[in-house]
Amino acid sequence: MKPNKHKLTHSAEREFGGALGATCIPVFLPLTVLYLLSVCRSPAASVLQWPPPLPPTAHLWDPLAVVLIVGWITLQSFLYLLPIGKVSEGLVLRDGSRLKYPINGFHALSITAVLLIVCLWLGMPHGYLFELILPLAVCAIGVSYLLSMYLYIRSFWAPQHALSLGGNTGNPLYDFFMGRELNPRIGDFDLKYFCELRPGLIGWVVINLGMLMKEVELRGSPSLAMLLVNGFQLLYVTDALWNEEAVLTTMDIVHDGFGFMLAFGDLAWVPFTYGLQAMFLVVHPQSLSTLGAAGIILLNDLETIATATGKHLLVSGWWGFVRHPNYLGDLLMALAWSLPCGMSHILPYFYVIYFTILLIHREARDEKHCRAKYGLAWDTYCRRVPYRIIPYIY
Ligand SMILES: NC(=O)C1=CN([C@@H]2O[C@H](COP(=O)(O)OP(=O)(O)OC[C@H]3O[C@@H](n4cnc5c(N)ncnc54)[C@H](OP(=O)(O)O)[C@@H]3O)[C@@H](O)[C@H]2O)C=CC1
Ligand SMILES: CC(C)=CCC[C@@H](C)[C@H]1CC=C2C3=C(CC[C@@]21C)[C@@]1(C)CC[C@H](O)C(C)(C)[C@@H]1CC3
Repeated sequence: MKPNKHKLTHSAEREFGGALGATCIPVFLPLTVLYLLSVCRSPAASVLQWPPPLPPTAHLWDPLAVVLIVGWITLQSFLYLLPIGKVSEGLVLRDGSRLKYPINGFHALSITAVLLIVCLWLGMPHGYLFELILPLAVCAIGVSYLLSMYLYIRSFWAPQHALSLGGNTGNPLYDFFMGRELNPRIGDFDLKYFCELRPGLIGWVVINLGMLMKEVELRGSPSLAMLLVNGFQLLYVTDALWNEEAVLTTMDIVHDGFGFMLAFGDLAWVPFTYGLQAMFLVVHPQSLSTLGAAGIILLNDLETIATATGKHLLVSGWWGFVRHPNYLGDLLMALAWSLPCGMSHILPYFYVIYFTILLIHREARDEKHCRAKYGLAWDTYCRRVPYRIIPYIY
């Protein structure tokens, strides 16, 4: 078959700062992950300290990390392929077909939990993940680079209707970053769907548990703050996997190609930055009053809303309040995950700050899609519901 060279994206439609952004982000973000992990483990834990607490290169590499990362992805791939759970269809594609997806992420999480309990019972030193965190992150970053290169190369043999509309400009760096192919598959194995919810998201809570075990090693029992952070984030991941089908309608699956942005985001960014709070607590224990804990639990328990995918725009209820009430709920939860770490450092608030930026940017991208899709109806909706995420503010 002849390799495709289609350009489907107009240069004016480039996102993430265009070619310059797509060149800088793959260098800058992996370094940010390593920097944040190093700062988090340093006694001062200050993002502004100078000189920054950079680890010696010997601390960045450990062959055990390679074994663990490869073993982890292999285990999750095997669980993905298990013929359990239902099979659902995605949205209709440009060629009129619909892909089938296994809905067994919650099973994968449950089986992983059982395996972990058995390993802990056999005496596995799970707290060692704390020592191994930098080599693990380096290895995950390496895997995301290799995967993105494979995805970019193989996309040239994909039929035109299988290419994403946003990642085909003809500029190799931009297309590598955004992803050329929409739903790359090896047989029935959907690489993007697998990466979106399995190795990174489940990996995140397994790392969190490692931090809890490290705290037990150091102080004899887990602190209330550590239990809250672990509990909240486990709840979030469990909810994502329980409602796995909902991911089939998100812009990541429907619009975005599979390139460096999602491969790195899923495999390295999520597991190694979303759980910074637990890592912070290992080195910087916080005492939390029962009253404080109760307040934080209330904040985390605010009702959240499932994805809206109806053909009619909702103008009442939560969607009549602001245009993205689910973003607002997610942001309030993110705040609740950081509050157990106290107010003395900004680092545990990294996730809330990053997530606010991500959601403001995501809202703008979604707005563009909706305006193009719904036209005048969308303008009417925007007039009826003027605030995007935070009532009376934004
Ligand atoms: N933790 C993390 O890192 C991340 C978490 N998230 C979370 O994922 C969740 C899903 O996010 P996302 O996919 O961006 O957004 P939504 O689930 O809100 O989906 C947006 C889509 O909903 C539809 N829609 C929008 N407004 C209306 C309306 N008034 N009535 C009916 N349908 C409407 C449109 O789809 P259509 O064209 O089908 O009508 C729109 O494209 C959110 O809770 C978000 O916070 C997201 C990114 C990262
Ligand atoms: C910094 C960088 C390169 C960003 C890439 C962004 C990704 C980290 C995020 C894009 C969309 C995501 C979603 C989730 C995790 C983060 C990424 C991959 C998500 C799986 C989290 C759990 C939610 O319940 C969700 C399933 C709705 C969500 C989907 C989008």
